[in-house]
Amino acid sequence: MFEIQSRPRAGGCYAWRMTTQVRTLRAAEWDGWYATLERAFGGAAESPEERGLYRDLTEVDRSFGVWDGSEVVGTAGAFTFWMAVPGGALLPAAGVTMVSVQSTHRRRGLLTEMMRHQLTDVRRRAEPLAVLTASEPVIYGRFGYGVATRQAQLRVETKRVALTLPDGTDDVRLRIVPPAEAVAACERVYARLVAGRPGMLARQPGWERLPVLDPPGDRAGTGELLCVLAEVAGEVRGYARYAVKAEWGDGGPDGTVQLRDIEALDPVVRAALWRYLLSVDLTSTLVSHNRPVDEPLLHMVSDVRRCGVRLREGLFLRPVEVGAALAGRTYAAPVDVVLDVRDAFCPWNEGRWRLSGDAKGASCERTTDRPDLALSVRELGAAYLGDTRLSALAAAGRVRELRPGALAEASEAFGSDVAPWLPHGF
Ligand SMILES: CC(=O)SCCNC(=O)CCNC(=O)[C@H](O)C(C)(C)COP(=O)(O)OP(=O)(O)OC[C@H]1O[C@@H](n2cnc3c(N)ncnc32)[C@H](O)[C@@H]1OP(=O)(O)O
Repeated sequence: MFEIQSRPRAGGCYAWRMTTQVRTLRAAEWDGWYATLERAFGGAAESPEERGLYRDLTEVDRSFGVWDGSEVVGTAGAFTFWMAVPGGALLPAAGVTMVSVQSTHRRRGLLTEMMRHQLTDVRRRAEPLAVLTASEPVIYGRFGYGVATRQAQLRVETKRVALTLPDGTDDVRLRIVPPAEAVAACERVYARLVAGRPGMLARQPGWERLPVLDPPGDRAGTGELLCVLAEVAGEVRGYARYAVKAEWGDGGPDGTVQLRDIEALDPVVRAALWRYLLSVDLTSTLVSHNRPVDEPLLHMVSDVRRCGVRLREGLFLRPVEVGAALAGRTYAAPVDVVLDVRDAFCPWNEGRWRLSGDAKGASCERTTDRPDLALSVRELGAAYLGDTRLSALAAAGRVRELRPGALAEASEAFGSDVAPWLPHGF
């Protein structure tokens, strides 16, 4: 527990001095604490089902708040995750979440204090990474978070694309099953995919409820969630979960398939699922808010312009312990560079690190050798999973090459053949 004495900085709206206290949440305080969070997001109460899920998933000992007297005016928490990194290892990662500051207390430094408190705790827990998805991208760069994954949003005009299908697509059997009954089968497929895609999270107990959450009050005119299982020789090898919004235009049926998720263990199963989703009767559009940027569908369609692809940032990542984070992944090409890292917010990371590694493993140790590249921890976070290239950051002036050749070497080594991706929010 600690106290913050604060008054508004230039441009602040409120004149009083305040003494606030940051401390760990007590389980009995959850309702009031969560209501503060909901208010900061506009006050629309979540459905009882969603609220109940997040109540169950809250790790109380990792959740904390800022109290001004008896009033909660700030919230933040973290989930204990294991995240796939390049090479297939799963590293401990703090999933930062539920961040808010009440509007009466905004822009007085409370978020900054909560972030400091949290990153100190993450370090104490020996988690090398902190990750989050942001309500606004502008918030977290100052705390050392970089954009580590992107996600593709699709709006496919399903009547205007044809698919090229691999041999064997017709051998896949599709079955519609109530989503709740199919959870175990879907989770077995999901678990087999995690290590192969950086950014995916090994499912922790309780999180399997999230992809099948379907509160009737949140459907907004859409039908119930459906699950289609894809089987080959009796084995479930893929699935898709979606709902249909039936709509009628002047020209007839004009419904939309709202895709929640699709996962497959091989191309044939994937093709069968996509063919199914793109040909649901009485629909002409398929919408997905979150697909990887290397989504195979984009290589199966006859006309990619009809897929309405838009990109946005996905996961933000911050190396909390630079040495452990960089040593915890493998590298696409041999690399031996000295990184001069700036990290004003977590000064224990500041300084020079020698990173040596290849596709088999890596080490990252303190050094006094001459630096080859200079960058801040935010750029390291952006490049860490292999999506953002160090060379692109250098072109933007955010990475400086101090030894000729070091940038190309490190940029190639940090890359990932599979696009890093976070399939769901948290
Ligand atoms: C992982 C998640 O949970 S994401 C969810 C984040 N929460 C929300 O979006 C809910 C609505 N917003 C809020 O609750 C608050 O505005 C917060 C949490 C975003 C910011 O809290 P504050 O206590 O006002 O932030 P704080 O005073 O510490 O600001 C630190 C710096 O960040 C800047 N900043 C903070 N939020 C924003 C923002 N939304 N846009 C632009 N700049 C911002 C401040 O101006 C300040 O800059 P300075 O150091 O140059 O003066």
